[in-house]
Amino acid sequence: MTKDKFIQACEKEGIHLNQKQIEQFERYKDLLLEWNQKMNLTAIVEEEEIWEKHFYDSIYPFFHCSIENMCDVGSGAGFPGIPVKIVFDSIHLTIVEPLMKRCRFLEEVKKQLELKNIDICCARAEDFVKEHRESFDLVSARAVAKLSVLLELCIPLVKVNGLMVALKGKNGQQELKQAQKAISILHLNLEKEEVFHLEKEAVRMNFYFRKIKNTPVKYPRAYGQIKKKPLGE
Ligand SMILES: C[S@@+](CC[C@H](N)C(=O)[O-])C[C@H]1O[C@@H](n2cnc3c(N)ncnc32)[C@H](O)[C@@H]1O
Repeated sequence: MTKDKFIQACEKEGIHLNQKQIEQFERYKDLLLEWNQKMNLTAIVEEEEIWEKHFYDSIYPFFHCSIENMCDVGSGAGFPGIPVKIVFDSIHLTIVEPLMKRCRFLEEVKKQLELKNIDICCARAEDFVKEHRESFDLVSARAVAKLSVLLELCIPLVKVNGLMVALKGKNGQQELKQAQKAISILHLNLEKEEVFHLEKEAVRMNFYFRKIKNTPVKYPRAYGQIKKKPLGE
C-alpha cells in the first residue's frame, strides 16, 4: 500500500487526514526505520508494508469506535496505539510496554510528532493494573499473547461497559474457541468480530469484547500462573 493508497483508504472510511497528520505518519515511519537499525523494533522494513501492515492495520479496527480514553497494552514500537492517536488526536492514550528500549523510542516519537495527552508506562500489564484497575473505556492489543492469556491481562484494565479490542491474525478463530471459558469467567460479551484482508491477502481478525460486569479481584493472576494455566483451559 503506497502512502496515497493509505490516504484514500482512510478517506473511504470517512477519515480525512490533514497535512499535519500525513507528516506525522511520515515522520513516524522514518523514525521507525532509523531506530530499527540500532534496535529490534520491527521485521517490517519496506515502506509500503509499513503503510499497510503497521499503519492501516492499526487504525482499521477503530474507524467506527468512539474513543476518549484508550490503553494500548504491549505496544512495542507503538502499534496500534500511535497510529490511532495520530488519526484521533483528541483521545487520551496510555501505552503499557515493559521493554525500556521500546519505551525510549516511543518517547522520541511522542516528542518529534508533538503528540499531546500520551502517557508511556514502562511496565507489564499485570503490574500496571494494580494502580489502574477498571480505568479505561477502551483497551487494545496486537500480537501480545494468545487470546485466553491476553484477556486476563487486559480486561481488568477496562471499565464496566468498556471495550477490549483484540487485533488478531489468521489463528483468531482457533484462539477464540480456546478462550470461551475465559470470556465467561471475565464477564465479556463478544460484541463484534470482523475479518478483513490486507492487499497481499494477509487475513486479519479483530474481536470486540464488551465488559458487562466488574472483573473478579483475583484476576489477573501472576504472569507465571497465567502462562502455565491460561484461564479456563
Ligand atoms: C510481538 S510484540 C507486538 C508489538 C505491537 N503490539 C505490534 O503489534 O507491533 C509484543 C509486545 O508485547 C509486550 N509484552 C509482552 N508481555 C507483556 C505484558 N505482560 N504486559 C505488557 N506488554 C507485554 C512485549 O514487550 C512486546 O513489545
